[in-house]
Amino acid sequence: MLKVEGVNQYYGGSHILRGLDFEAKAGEVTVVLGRNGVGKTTLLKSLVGLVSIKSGSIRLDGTEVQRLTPYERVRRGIGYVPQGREIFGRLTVEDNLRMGLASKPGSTPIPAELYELFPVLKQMLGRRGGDLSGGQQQQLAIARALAAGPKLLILDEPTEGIQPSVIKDIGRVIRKLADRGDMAIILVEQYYDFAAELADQYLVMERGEIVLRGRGADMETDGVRQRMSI
Ligand SMILES: Nc1ncnc2c1ncn2[C@@H]1O[C@H](COP(=O)(O)OP(=O)(O)OP(=O)(O)O)[C@@H](O)[C@H]1O
Repeated sequence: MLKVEGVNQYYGGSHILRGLDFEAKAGEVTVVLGRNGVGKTTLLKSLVGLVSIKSGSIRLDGTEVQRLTPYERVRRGIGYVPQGREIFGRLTVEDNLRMGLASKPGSTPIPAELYELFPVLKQMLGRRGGDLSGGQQQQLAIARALAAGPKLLILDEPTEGIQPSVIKDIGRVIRKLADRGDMAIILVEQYYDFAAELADQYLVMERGEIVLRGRGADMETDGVRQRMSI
């Protein structure tokens, strides 16, 4: 599904991403872990096209996308849930969901499946995004990213500032989407237990490099928890 090879990225003279290589497969959750400032968000922004990379390739189903605009990448099947959610506070829930359809023809309806995944949104269609709780906004941000039917879903710290019951709901949705088998999911997460429960594959980053990787089931024995707590 997604293949990243030799990716280097700079902010000015600072070398942030250093030769990253990994694959994210359909039907799997790939969890990216690492402390603050190691480059996790920069990696996700590079995949989406919000920052440009200096070298390397990003392939989606075999096609290079690293030179495409974010809009083009969304059209080719990348869905992005940014850190901090970035929902439109003055727009209604329904209009926020419609924004997720911006890459589709004008008459494309909001998929009913989104309300099955997040029933709370159906009750709140007419509310303004800014009036929702943090957890509801996070669910809205995920639903908005799903509206266009992505084959790669990218989530940046979806549990940040969210209450435990909603974290559980979000975890269930992520698992369900992965288990359908046609979508690859990349999840950046600082909350170890949430990450470990969902990970099929994990990558640990330090200073812009992947320093440890493996199967999700091996995270504990590989010592990932200790590495994150130091
Ligand atoms: N727009 C920018 N311009 C210059 N430097 C930046 C910019 N954005 C991030 N950085 C720097 O790049 C490095 C990686 O930041 P990034 O946000 O990708 O880390 P992160 O692992 O996602 O951290 P966090 O968990 O805090 O979001 C940090 O040193 C950060 O200060």
